[in-house]
Amino acid sequence: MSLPDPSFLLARAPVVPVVTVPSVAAGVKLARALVDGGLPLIEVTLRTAPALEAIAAIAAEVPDAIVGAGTVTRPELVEKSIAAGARFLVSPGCTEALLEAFAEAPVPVLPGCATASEAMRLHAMGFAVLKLFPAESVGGASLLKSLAGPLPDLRFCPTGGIGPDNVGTYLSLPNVLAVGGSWVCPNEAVNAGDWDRIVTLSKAAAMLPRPHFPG
Ligand SMILES: O=C(O)C(=O)C[C@H](O)[C@H](O)COP(=O)(O)O
Repeated sequence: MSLPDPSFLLARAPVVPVVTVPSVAAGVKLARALVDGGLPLIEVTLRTAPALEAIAAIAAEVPDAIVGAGTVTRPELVEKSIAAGARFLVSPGCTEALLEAFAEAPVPVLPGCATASEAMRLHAMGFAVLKLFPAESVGGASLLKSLAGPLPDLRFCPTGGIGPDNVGTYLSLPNVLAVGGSWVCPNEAVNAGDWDRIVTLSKAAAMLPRPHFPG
């Protein structure tokens, strides 16, 4: 049986904002700003206490958002995230137990990898769209170019160290569907409630071209 395909989700926007929510209320306002700016996919990292509740609130109150869970590092978080309303799951890396849970998940998953071996193993399990993390630290666009030859069927959502200065290079690569990043929702803007700034940053990100995007 094939696994749910994340490509359809990633088709919706070139950038997946990686957000860390200080509160449920801020998470909802942040989601509204990102959607208003044209970025409907939102990865809420499970790094803060209100994250799961924020996912539920965004799912209920921001109908145009497609909210997912990030920092899914343990198998029990798969079920909890989906129960909260997450429509996709993202991990920075993988363990055996996490992969077993991902393989059963009814929503698209972007499992994290950092090397050719990890990518090959994930592909053998049926995952064809992977998060490359931490993208800039493990070789960035140069690594992705090198992987395209021997691993032509894999597609990536690189994340980690991507910002306005290098995002264009990533999005120009044929094996990159979209990128993840926190630069569109800086902590200082979230903490200051500067939603206008987040709308502005999102608009710029939403307009980035993806020259090789399929269809
Ligand atoms: O929390 C996770 O699951 C992660 O994998 C980490 C995030 O993807 C990065 O923190 C985003 O990277 P920056 O855009 O450089 O801030």
